[in-house]
Amino acid sequence: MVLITEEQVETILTNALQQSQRNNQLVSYTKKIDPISPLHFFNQTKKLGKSRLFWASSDRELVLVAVGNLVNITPTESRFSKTKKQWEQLLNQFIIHNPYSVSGTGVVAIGGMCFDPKKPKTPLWQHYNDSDMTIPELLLTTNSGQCYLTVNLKITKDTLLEELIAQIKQWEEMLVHSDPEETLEPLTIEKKIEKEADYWKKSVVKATEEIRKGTAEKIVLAREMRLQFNRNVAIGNIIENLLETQPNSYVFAFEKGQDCFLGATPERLVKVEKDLLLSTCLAGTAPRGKTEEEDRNIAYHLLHDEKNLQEHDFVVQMIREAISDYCFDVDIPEGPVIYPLKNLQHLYTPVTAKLKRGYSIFDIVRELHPTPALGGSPKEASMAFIREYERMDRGWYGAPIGWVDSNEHGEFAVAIRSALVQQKEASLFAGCGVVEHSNPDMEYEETNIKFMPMLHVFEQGKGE
Ligand SMILES: C=C(O[C@H]1C=CC=C(C(=O)O)[C@@H]1O)C(=O)O
Repeated sequence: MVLITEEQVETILTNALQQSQRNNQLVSYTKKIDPISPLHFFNQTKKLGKSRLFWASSDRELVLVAVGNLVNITPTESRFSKTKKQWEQLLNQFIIHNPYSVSGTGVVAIGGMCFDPKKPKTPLWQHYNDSDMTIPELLLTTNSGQCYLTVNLKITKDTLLEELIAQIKQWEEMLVHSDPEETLEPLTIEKKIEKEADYWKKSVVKATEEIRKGTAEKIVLAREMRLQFNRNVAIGNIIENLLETQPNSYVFAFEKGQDCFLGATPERLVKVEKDLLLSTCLAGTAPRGKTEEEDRNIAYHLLHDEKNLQEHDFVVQMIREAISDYCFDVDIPEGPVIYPLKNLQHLYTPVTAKLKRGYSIFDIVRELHPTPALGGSPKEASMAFIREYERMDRGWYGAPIGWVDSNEHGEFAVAIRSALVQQKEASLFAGCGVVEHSNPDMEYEETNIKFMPMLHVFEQGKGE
């Protein structure tokens, strides 16, 4: 099922070549293709040797696989406003042939940013920019069971049309063609290193003291666990495991060279479809029960637990205030409900609103990040505490990750329940909200539960 013929592609490219005589020309075309598995596409494109990015929405209706970097938007300061501006400028430079008004098709920028650009970067995250949205060379979009392939190209006056067409043909053939499956071997975790666990507990105590003094009301503290494996992690296999084991979560994987930041986060930051805006308050955590009855009891206690309700309420109040200048018809239910995940359950309050004209998803991301689910309350005081006392480089953990398209659709999630894979090693990250009456041992246990989804997929995982 291809609604754009080879002749049409040739015409599009010929026109772009004419345009490129004065300036380099960006061109994008999208065609509908017979359904193909996004994971198959991800695995097949490995041999191109280009960075790959994977994104699946929490309901799995939308899956994006982006390959290669045509353009990267990487501002180093005022990253939200500059990304918005550069994205709009780039869209104006594209000749776009996309007959579908389907979310996530056509020219799409996908990527993320670091949690706190003011905190010095360590070698751990050296391959990840403070902010990096990629417009890929190839994009596979699966939306509501339909598949679309977008090809993005930069054409210069020296581009040879025949060569370009031959290369596109080669790509397409390679993608539908199935290579024999690579044989993968079981992955074994050889070493688990909990980084500075005692110090972390002390920092929780310090945070509660500061909260009692009135410096802040809530501070989210995170910690890192380093894993060593017997072989290189097979990224496609870990994505597959995440898709299978983590329903209700966004599954993502962002490669940079040999590194890959991946995970399964339940936390939506913001979704925009034209003027409809959705956000999520997610904070307050308990484990799942072993039986249905135990599970219901735990959920009941979570819904009535003052400490967790307080942690949650900081997020609700902040999001309400942060979007108020940019939105109207804001609707936030009175109290939270339970958001069940495989290993734990959260307090959850959905937010819906209408985005005022002239504002984009980047304006909302700028206002929301970090919510008190990842930073604390108030924002500046909690961030100052984290900068001073947290002994780890969060990198992209806890930060906005997502995509935007040229139809003013887009979605960003908060990159929690995640790991930075570096071939035979990985760093896992988990944090929790500290409030006045937090107990360091209990908070430590909570972070242990939050490591579980990632630990589990590595334990069941395969290596190369
Ligand atoms: C900071 C994390 O979770 C946040 C999101 C949901 C619930 C949270 C909590 O109950 O503390 C955290 O705010 C993490 O998973 O690393």
